[in-house]
Amino acid sequence: MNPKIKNDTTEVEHMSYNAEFRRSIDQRDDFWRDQAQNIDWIEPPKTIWQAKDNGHGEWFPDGVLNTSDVALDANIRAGRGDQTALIYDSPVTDTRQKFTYNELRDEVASFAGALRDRGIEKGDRVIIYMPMIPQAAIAMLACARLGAIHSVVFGGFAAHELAVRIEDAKPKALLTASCGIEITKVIEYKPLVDKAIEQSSHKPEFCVVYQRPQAKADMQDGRDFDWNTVSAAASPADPVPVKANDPLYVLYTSGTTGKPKGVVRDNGGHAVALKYSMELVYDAKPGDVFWAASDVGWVVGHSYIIYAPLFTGCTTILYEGKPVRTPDAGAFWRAVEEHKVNMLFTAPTAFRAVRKEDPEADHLAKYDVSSLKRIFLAGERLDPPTYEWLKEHTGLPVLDHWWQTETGWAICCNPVGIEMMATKPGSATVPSPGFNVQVVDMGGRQVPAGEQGQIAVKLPLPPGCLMTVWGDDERFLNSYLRPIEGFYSSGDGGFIDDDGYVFVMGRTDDVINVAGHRLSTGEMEEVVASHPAIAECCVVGAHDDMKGQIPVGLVLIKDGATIDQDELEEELVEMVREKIGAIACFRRAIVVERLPKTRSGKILRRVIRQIADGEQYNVPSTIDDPAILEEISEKFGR
Ligand SMILES: CCC(=O)SCCNC(=O)CCNC(=O)[C@H](O)C(C)(C)COP(=O)(O)OP(=O)(O)OC[C@H]1O[C@@H](n2cnc3c(N)ncnc32)[C@H](O)[C@@H]1OP(=O)(O)O
Repeated sequence: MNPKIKNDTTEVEHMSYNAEFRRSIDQRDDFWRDQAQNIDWIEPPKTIWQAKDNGHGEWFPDGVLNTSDVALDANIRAGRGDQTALIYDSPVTDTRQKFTYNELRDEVASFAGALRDRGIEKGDRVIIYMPMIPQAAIAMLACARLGAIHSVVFGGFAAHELAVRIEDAKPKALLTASCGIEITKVIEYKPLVDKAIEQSSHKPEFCVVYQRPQAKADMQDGRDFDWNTVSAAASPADPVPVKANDPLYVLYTSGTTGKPKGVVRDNGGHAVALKYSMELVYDAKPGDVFWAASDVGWVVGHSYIIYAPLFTGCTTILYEGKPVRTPDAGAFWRAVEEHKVNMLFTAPTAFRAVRKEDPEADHLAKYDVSSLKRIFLAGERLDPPTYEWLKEHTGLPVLDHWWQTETGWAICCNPVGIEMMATKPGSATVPSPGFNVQVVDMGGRQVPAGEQGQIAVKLPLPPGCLMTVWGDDERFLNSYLRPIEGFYSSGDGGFIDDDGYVFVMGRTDDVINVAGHRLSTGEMEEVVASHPAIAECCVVGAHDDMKGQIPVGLVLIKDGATIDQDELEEELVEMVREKIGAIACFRRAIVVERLPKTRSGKILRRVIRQIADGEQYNVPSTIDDPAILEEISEKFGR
């Protein structure tokens, strides 16, 4: 690896990035011991890394800390008690609310007391199914304060998805709100919670419901408690000491099958890595206003709305709105001006929506966004037109970075905290220190620069990455460590160029990315296949200018089934919406006579995807009957 900066006239070696990166790999323990000194431990770790016999291992295994203490109390001890910790900005309810570090700590301690009074203790799981309101942050931090393991479920998921997660995580409690607000639509959460609990064989002992004025939730006597009542009656809870490798949270992410994978994150490695990432990736300092415009239901929300900005003593923003239509395409710029945001982080799809509605960036000109230093993008591929548009209109550095729910922080970034490197459109720049990224073939052999392969990280992974899959170590090994021996297999493909820049080209499995949401086509196929008229089906991700990808279903109707094709499509769309949620954006099901398969019966999804996108394709030599490809092309109107 030898990254170099290139600009119009010079070519400069990046010695300090190189030095930092090399030290993180060659003197791993010393490197992370130094980083560990930047957080408040109850008992600092003596051991930095302890290998397990599966190639994975544990960070700081004998360290003791409390994550809510690092996020809140440590800032108060450092004299930041009166600084704003969290700003709630809700254009959909026309509300702004600010919490200082003192106020947020008090709210968290009281709510933790209420949970403790109902029996929640270290190691218990608590599901949080909430919209973007301060209580979501308070709930997460309250769990962390007690050493309980939170599992946040994105509010856009349907009851069935919530039920699957309840079944797997077996929570003692479920925390929710009466409703969420999608622009002008009020989405009642409580009926979804009731339905999910009914569907799951595991029943949480109790629920706590935050009642919002837009909808009043019906409460079940003895099981459901009102948030404000229990919080007001509780005495504040102190942070409970936990071991660094005790789990902080489980966050479910889509895999190739219908069952999501519960990514388990530790307490110690997470705090150390996220604190480091705020310097390295975002160059954020205490007092900076940091805005990750995402949702607490995703890893971006966990890492960069809640934990990392608070670990660093920043002011974080919790935004209950959209980039457009709340009320217009100036929504982000309005919030930047109002809160003097210094760093803005969102998914490219958000700016594609802004650009579509405001191509000349007229809204931007109405606001003073001079506080903004940099814009960060992640969650899906940053398409060059969006990158160019943002750069041209804002004049700011626009920095792509690549990471995953599994890693919790950037695998590749432009390390602005060390030195700003030249950007290359389409590249997430270089590996973050700690991530020994290589592009390899399935045998783990490195491929030459510029050649595409599997993007893998040589073990061990740095702190902050997943410990395992909740309750399923075998699945963890099969999904991540066994596919390429000695490496973490990312599931993404791409290449590294001669300058050491990493280009991520997309998934190598059946996971798709719809508006920055990682979704499983396998899961959608399970739903579609459960329709009584369907004999066989296949769902692929087709290119979409706005959302990056959208799912498209190809379906075969059972012999003898009589159903109108439009009616069938409507029913399938409704089924996916009902089972997975509106965010799946499944809107198209095409009836076909047969599916293209290999002679051994494997559906040729890659070719279907290429046909859907209007790309050139090669007829695979293993295809059973090449004529099927013509039929499929006709269906797509190609
Ligand atoms: C680096 C590691 C990672 O990748 S972490 C993941 C990072 N990803 C993100 O942060 C997600 C970025 N995307 C977004 O924020 C949104 O998609 C943006 C760009 C704001 C667009 O939002 P929207 O216009 O609602 O489109 P959408 O495709 O998200 O939604 C489709 C339908 O789902 C609904 N929906 C969405 N969120 C919720 C929610 N919390 N509760 C209930 N419903 C929700 C939307 O209303 C929409 O419904 P409908 O189809 O219009 O009826």
